[in-house]
Amino acid sequence: MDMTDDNHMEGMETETESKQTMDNDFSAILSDEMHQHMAISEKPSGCREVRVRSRPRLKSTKSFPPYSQCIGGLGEDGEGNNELNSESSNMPRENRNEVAHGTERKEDFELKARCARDEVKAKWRLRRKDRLWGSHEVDTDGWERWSGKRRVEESGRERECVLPPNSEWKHWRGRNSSSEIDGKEEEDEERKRSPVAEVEKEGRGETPEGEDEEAEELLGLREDSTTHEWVSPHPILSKLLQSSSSSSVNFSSAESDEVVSEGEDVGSKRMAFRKCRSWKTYLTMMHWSLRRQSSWVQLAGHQGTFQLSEGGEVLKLYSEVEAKCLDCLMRDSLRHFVPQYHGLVTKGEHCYIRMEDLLSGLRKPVIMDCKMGVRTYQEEELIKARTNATLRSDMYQKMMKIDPSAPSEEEHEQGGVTKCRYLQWRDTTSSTSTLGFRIEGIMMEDGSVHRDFRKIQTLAEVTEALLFITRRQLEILKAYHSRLLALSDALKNSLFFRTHEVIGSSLLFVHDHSSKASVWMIDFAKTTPVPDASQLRHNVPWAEGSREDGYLIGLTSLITSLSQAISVASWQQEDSCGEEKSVA
Ligand SMILES: Nc1ncnc2c1ncn2[C@@H]1O[C@H](COP(=O)(O)OP(=O)(O)OP(=O)(O)O)[C@@H](O)[C@H]1O
Ligand SMILES: O=P(O)(O)O[C@@H]1[C@H](O)[C@H](O)[C@@H](OP(=O)(O)O)[C@H](OP(=O)(O)O)[C@H]1O
Repeated sequence: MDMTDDNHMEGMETETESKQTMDNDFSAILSDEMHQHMAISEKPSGCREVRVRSRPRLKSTKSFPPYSQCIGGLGEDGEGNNELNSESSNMPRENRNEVAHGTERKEDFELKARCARDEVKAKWRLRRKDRLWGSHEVDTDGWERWSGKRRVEESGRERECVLPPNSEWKHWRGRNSSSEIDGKEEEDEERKRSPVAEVEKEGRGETPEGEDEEAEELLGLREDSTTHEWVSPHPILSKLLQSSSSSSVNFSSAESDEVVSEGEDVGSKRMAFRKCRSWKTYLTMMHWSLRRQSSWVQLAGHQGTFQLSEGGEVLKLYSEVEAKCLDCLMRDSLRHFVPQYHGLVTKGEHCYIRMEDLLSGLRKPVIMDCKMGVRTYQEEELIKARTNATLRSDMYQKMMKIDPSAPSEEEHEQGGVTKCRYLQWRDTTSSTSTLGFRIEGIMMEDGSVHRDFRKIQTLAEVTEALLFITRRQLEILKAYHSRLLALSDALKNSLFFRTHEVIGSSLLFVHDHSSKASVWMIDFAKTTPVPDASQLRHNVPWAEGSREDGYLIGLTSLITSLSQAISVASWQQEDSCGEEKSVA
């Protein structure tokens, strides 16, 4: 489908789209705009080495805000410390002062009572956080993984793949047995908390122990809160209060992005709260739903091929090639780097591959899709183009929109190009053929999607993109770097990798404001086994017939670029520390 837009031919393109989510009845709201392109800047490409301790200089591009504008984003808004909503940041300044000074004037017994209350509150908060967003644990080797749904058993071999023990970088791993017990308890609790269970309870007039307190806390109605602050209710809860008579509630993540008016006072919220006839039912439904809330979004790829399953997994339209790969990968050393494969499922007329949602557990995630390899066409496609060329007018149109001078005279006359010709042209006009990967798309935490990175051709520009998406947060950059090094190790040990030509596969970078960061291998629809007993090296340029894909060339470029970004971010941090000291 050709969706290119002339407006995108100039400067930075930012599509501010709502995050596309899917609700429980599987109705997908997918992006209407895919693969939009810009004019190509004919810049020389190449990698730039970073000298240790020297400050890397990056070529400035129009694609991303200058460094100064990138400072502060996530790192300074305090979101990292928040739970359901920006509780502390929403707290009025006077109230914060009150907390600081008021407690000093309390009598001893009041302080003791407060301490006890605080302890109870803290426990509630912890439990609530666990229930809503899932907890993660730190592995003995310092690695973490989403606690989501994955259960991974670690073998000694796999542990070899991880980085040095003192690595502070994070990666999510499956729960171990102890946390699986937690998970079971959680499931029981969840079952109890399902709307059905709750309605039944209500009918019997039961009140779950502690729920009143938790409910009020969630709704921001408790005045004896630890910090004496006005806690804004979660946006969805706020919405619920406003429509308490409504019998159905739409729990889309778009709603969760709504901002609660700070002007609302406690009194009016209390009133609204009282109006809510069966608030407990709604609240429990909310809890239940929030646990299933997903930030899932399709950043790149074909439209209409994805759905979310009831269980929160991602369903991708069946492809025999991809299903075989995923199945094989579940038994390979790469299995920690690919979404968990849950087999096939049929929905209506279509069959789907069911796999782990890699965004599960992330809140307002930042996502980057990098298509790996020095080429995105298979050798078969090349042969097919020569022998049985089908002309694609849609691809000719895409080409024309980006660069009217790109098609040859003959192609102009035909009004079409072969797919292979188009893909080759895409590869050479992006960083694919030079750096061994290209950025297909980025989604920022506010839901804005940037899909045009065609003009990114140099490593310095990639570094700038990395600094942009991570808001220069060292922790995230290091986590990505660490994860890629581990992936590099795993690839070396992978039989699957040695024996497969990996074409058009992506690395999906994901992180959120809590500094959870990971990178995953996705899309194996064009990954095929090499014939006979031959093996690929993946780190050499492609020559026809060799079937080499240059995957490792791309990985090395990305690792180098991340090192560069880390140097820049460190430098900047040192600079700002120095400035602070000199001001003081
Ligand atoms: N397991 C997953 N969890 C979360 N998001 C995913 C997952 N798989 C895919 N996605 C999302 O869907 C997008 C497209 O995925 P994918 O590359 O597999 O699709 P595709 O249609 O095969 O793409 P292409 O056109 O490049 O072949 C990704 O960029 C990512 O945003
Ligand atoms: O990103 P663009 O410029 O829009 O181009 C698409 C992209 O290269 C996809 O990878 C490719 O699908 P495959 O990976 O499956 O080959 C698709 O071919 P298609 O139109 O034949 O699906 C192209 O149209």
